[in-house]
Amino acid sequence: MDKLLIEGGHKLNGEVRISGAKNSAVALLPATILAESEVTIEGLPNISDIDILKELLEDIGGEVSQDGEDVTINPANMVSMPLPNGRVKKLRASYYFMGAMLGRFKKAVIGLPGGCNLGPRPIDQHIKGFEALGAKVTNEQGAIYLQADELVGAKIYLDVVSVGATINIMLAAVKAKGKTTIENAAKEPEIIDVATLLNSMGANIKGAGTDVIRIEGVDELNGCQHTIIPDRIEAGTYTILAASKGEEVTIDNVIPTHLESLTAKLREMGVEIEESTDYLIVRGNRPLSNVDIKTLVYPGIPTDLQQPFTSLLTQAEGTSIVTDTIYQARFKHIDELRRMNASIKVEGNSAVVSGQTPLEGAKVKASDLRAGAALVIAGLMADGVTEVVGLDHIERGYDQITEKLKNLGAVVWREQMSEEDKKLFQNA
Ligand SMILES: CC(=O)N[C@H]1[C@@H](OP(=O)(O)OP(=O)(O)OC[C@H]2O[C@@H](n3ccc(=O)[nH]c3=O)[C@H](O)[C@@H]2O)O[C@H](CO)[C@@H](O)[C@@H]1O
Ligand SMILES: C=C(OP(=O)(O)O)C(=O)O
Repeated sequence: MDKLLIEGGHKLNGEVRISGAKNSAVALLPATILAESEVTIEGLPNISDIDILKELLEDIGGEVSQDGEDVTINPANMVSMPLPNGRVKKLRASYYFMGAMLGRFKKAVIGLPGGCNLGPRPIDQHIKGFEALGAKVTNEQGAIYLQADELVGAKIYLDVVSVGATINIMLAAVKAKGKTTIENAAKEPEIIDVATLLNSMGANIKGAGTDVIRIEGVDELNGCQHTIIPDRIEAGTYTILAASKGEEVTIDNVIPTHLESLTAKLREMGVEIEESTDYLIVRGNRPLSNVDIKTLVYPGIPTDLQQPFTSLLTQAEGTSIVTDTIYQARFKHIDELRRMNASIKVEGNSAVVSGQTPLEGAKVKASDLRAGAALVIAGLMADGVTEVVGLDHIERGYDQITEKLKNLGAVVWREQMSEEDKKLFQNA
């Protein structure tokens, strides 16, 4: 297993190309289960979550072929194979096999999902939706058993605005009999992307991207070609990174409106950002004012950018307060930032960040994907060398991060973990 080493203090310049969106990709791949013939998805990111999902599709009989960033799935011979353990535990999005397999086969057995440990991550709203459509759902020894004689459209009000539940219910409902309405639906761009793929396959979904989604069930879905949207969280991470050490960094292949909550906050801090149709130019590396941020459902500041943003705030003037309203305990990066000399106090679901604290290189652990991104940003701003272990978390969601950083002028490299590193990794 490798660790990532970062020599801090170097200015960043140049261009970084953003990959396809992880949180779309991880739903688009399971969605192909619902088609009768080949689906090609163009522009997939090269990340470990995608590798695992391709293997899961093969486990149930799918034929998967790859040509660079494009993946073609032939779902014709898929069967409803139980997936109680193993790979499904390695990522969050394996829960989409529940909706997609229920939609196609009317039955599924799927282990409870893994993914980043951000505190409790229940799936009660997914189950509420499946049950409303007529499925019987039981939890037996950590696996969810779903079974329906037939799926019939229903009106489903989500008690919590959930990305996963919204997409999962769409997947289960597209072939159900009659009309389904999802009220209080999540509005994230990834939901529109999944609805676009399903509609290209022949589904009838209206309202994706608003809080009421209407689905008219169809009998059959067919193959198609679909190009994925760019990853707004990867783009946001590089935008924050450019704000910290970038003289002039172009973030290419973005949809600027997807990043508005972030760019508005960065401008408030004094970062210069120029926007075009599909790229941003960020001029950072200058005095930053303190700001308070609060994560919210889309179009608010995404929780997935809270951790990277916190690193940046250690260098702003004065004190900033970061509140996470989505995952109230998403603060595992804070102890690691403290090892690097940051001064941050956690109070309930807020972190109080003291600014202008010089960071020092240290050996730190990425406990989850975005904690990893936060530590990389801190490492770029720190004096000396920072060693980040737990690279496997980072590789769940950042395509070729070492190469992309090097292209911007960062001094980063990978080394094999020593026995001491492995102990730190296990004990932390
Ligand atoms: C693979 C994927 O797309 N992951 C994203 C997705 O995760 P995920 O889909 O798991 O997150 P949700 O939008 O479902 O969760 C939002 C909130 O609702 C709660 N909740 C959710 C479902 C449920 O049945 N019951 C319930 O109480 C969660 O605990 C959380 O507090 O959206 C999160 C919020 O934008 C992001 O951080 C993740 O990167
Ligand atoms: C929390 C995240 O991912 P997942 O839901 O896949 O664990 C994330 O992408 O920040």
